[in-house]
Amino acid sequence: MKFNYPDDSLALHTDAYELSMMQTYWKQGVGNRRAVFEAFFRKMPFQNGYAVYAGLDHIIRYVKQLHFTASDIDYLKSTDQYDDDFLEYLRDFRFTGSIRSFEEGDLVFNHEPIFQVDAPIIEGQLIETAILNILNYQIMVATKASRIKSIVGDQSVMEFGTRRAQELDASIWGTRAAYIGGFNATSNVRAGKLFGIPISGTHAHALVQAYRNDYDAFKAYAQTHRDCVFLVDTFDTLKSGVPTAIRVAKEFGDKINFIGVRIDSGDLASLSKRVRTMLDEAGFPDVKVFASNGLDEKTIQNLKMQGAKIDVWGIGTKLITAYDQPTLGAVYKLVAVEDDNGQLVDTIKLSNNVAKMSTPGKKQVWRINDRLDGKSEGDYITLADEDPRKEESLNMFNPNFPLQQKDVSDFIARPMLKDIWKDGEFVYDEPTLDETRDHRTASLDALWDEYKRDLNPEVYPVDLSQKCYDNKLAMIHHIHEYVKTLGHKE
Ligand SMILES: Nc1ncnc2c1ncn2[C@@H]1O[C@H](COP(=O)(O)OP(=O)(O)OP(=O)(O)O)[C@@H](O)[C@H]1O
Ligand SMILES: O=P(O)(O)OC[C@H]1O[C@H](OP(=O)(O)OP(=O)(O)O)[C@H](O)[C@@H]1O
Ligand SMILES: O=C(O)c1cccnc1
Repeated sequence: MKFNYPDDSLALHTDAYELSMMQTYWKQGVGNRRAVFEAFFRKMPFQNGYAVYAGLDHIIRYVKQLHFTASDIDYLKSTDQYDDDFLEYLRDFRFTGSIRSFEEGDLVFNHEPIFQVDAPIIEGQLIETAILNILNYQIMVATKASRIKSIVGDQSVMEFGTRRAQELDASIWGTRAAYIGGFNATSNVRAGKLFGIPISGTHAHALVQAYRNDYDAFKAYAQTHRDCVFLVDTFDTLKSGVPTAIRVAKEFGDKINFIGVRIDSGDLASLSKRVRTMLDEAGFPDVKVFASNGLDEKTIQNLKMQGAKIDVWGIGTKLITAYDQPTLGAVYKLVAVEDDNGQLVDTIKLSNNVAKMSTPGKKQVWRINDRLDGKSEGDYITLADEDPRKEESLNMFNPNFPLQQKDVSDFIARPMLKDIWKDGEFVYDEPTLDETRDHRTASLDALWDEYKRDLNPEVYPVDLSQKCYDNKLAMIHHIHEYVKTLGHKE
């Protein structure tokens, strides 16, 4: 089936309401007014103590290419929902604003701004959907990967999820997010090509089925590859697969690197132990046992508890689909906008649910680390014009429970929202993917263990500065007073 139009831009990868609002701003002559939007999420994914930030690279690619093509305009015209003069404006649309973001591999927490757009409102509105689309997925996968990697430790863990992912793009960007989260390699060859992620793999049951028995299949593989990992569970792991792998390895001797055997079904604990013994007894103590089949951090931990002798883990479905939580729930909220007098004024979205109220004003997030041991004490959210580096000590308090507070001195405060675009100019010095992956490891090293445990972690402090908190309370009060003046009864 042919596309109705060429698929030649991502500008329409947005919700129709964004374009509708853009038309309103533009026709009302307020489209160029400055607006600040911030993205944040409300709940920690997988009830984890931290989340791993990923997605910035894709967002950068998206914003860099952002423009409306002739076919975009033709299509919008055909919907009869937009005025011709607005469509003419879109022809020259480019992003001219500023963007600040956490860096990939940083740890992020709920209720803090992780991405900030300070731009003409018409531009900031358009990009909301794609930004959330990217962040909501990649942060989930990077976090899930990091949970898995922390259980696996120094062992290797391979990403096998492409066939189960929600479509092509998800597997590519999910693979990259998994690598940032600490995975060692991927089976996705295109991800290897695009990002330089090491590719790795074994073979499928199809090979054994094609040759109709383990022996002919393993022999054929050994004749055509130097590095061999044989999949041993097609017919019978202990009675056929493993003895045959050993036989072929002995027959080929130095002609192959007998790297391992993979088990993909059955009781992985008891099978792996028996396979390990068979390999050792046959004189292959260095040959590794690979395992796959519906694994994630919970099954891996359980298998380790059972003493499973598994060296390399292959993870697909549960990682790439972020199986136990379908979305991060990140949102993108307007926190300040230019008024009729050209002043930037703070805005708030009230809600009956206190936890859902946004924090008004353009902000910065500071990671507060102890100067002596380097450990993170918490994150401190200030209004953008505050600088805690000038303070001797900080009073950090939980905005939901203001009596929960601590004074911190001898600290290092680092601004976490880094400049990516400044007034339309791309200013970010992008790290390599391996630097990003190392950055996650270093960020985790600075986190106390109580925030890292996979079950019931301590809640990491994400606090507001007094000024930020007072500003929020004043705005809530102001809106309540305004609503009262309207005089409507409930
Ligand atoms: N010892 C174990 N302890 C806990 N979970 C395990 C253990 N061994 C395997 N599992 C997990 O149990 C789940 C189901 O395994 P099961 O044996 O039912 O499937 P299977 O062998 O793949 O079945 P099939 O033959 O249909 O492929 C998988 O997620 C697997 O990782
Ligand atoms: O279980 P996951 O974590 O999703 O890991 C990926 C799965 O994909 C493959 O199975 P599949 O049945 O698709 O193909 P196969 O013939 O190679 O077994 C592989 O053998 C794993 O079982
Ligand atoms: O290489 C493998 O073993 C592999 C690749 C994709 C999915 N499952 C297994």
